[in-house]
Amino acid sequence: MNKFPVLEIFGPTIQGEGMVVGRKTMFVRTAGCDYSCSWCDSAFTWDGSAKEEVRRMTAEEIMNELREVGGQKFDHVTISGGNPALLKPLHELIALLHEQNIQIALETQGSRWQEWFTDIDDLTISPKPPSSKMQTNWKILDDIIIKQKNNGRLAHTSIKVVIFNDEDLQYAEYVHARYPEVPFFLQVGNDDLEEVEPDRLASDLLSKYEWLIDKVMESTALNHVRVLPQVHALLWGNKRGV
Ligand SMILES: C[S@@+](CC[C@H](N)C(=O)[O-])C[C@H]1O[C@@H](n2cnc3c(N)ncnc32)[C@H](O)[C@@H]1O
Ligand SMILES: Nc1nc2[nH]cc(C(=O)O)c2c(=O)[nH]1
Ligand code: SF4
Ligand SMILES: [Mg+2]
Repeated sequence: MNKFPVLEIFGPTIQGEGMVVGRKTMFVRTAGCDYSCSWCDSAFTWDGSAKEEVRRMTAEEIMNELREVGGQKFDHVTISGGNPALLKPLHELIALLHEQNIQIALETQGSRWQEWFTDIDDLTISPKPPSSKMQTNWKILDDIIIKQKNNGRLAHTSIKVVIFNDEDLQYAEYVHARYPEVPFFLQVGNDDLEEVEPDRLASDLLSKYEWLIDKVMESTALNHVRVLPQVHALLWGNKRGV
């Protein structure tokens, strides 16, 4: 059995972002990322600060812990990271979850393809805008979108771009124009990752949400889109495991 590097298993909670926002779900957060976004809100998955907490677990061990933590109070699991798309044998976990009639969401940045992408019920691809300081590999992203489309999976796929500034918005317009058939989400960027007071963060993030809404309403290139905050950040701030 393959082992996966796991940092967090928590829930049930609500999916705070994107295509299934509000959905009751458990979370499995894997360690390791091929990016290092300047504003990553989960940098502990790759910057070494939580390396003592990483556990190497088989799919069966992950499933058992999901049941220990969530009991029968869930039918949906979100796999995030880090970049879970680095894990080639993740189909083992996907198969176990589906056997138990559990739906699966997965969050990734679109830097790697895996065959098991077509088995994910809610696949969110989040290419990174200029403010992240990362470079998009368009060839790989094109390939992922084409494969999802050719396998009839576009209804199970979305693109979500996090926005911090006007340059990021231009990037989002470009991405949406390049993949017009893919459900498209714009998400408020949280640049206050040190704030420990949820109320202060919430008021700041709501101002940013209003700014983003105003910008998108003015854009002629962003019509068939959805604009969302990170609901979990509004409610619980920068806390881990929620
Ligand atoms: C931590 S990432 C893990 C999955 C994958 N590495 C990715 O980036 O898509 C989960 C989601 O959080 C978003 N995210 C990360 N840092 C953020 C921030 N400071 N503000 C808003 N969204 C953020 C990412 O864009 C991604 O959609
Ligand atoms: N509630 C909640 N919703 C989320 N949506 C995406 C998350 C992530 O970190 O990938 C996340 C998270 O960490 N918590
Ligand atoms: S790709 Fe995702 S996990 Fe990796 S650094 Fe960027 S936001 Fe963080
Ligand atoms: Mg998060």
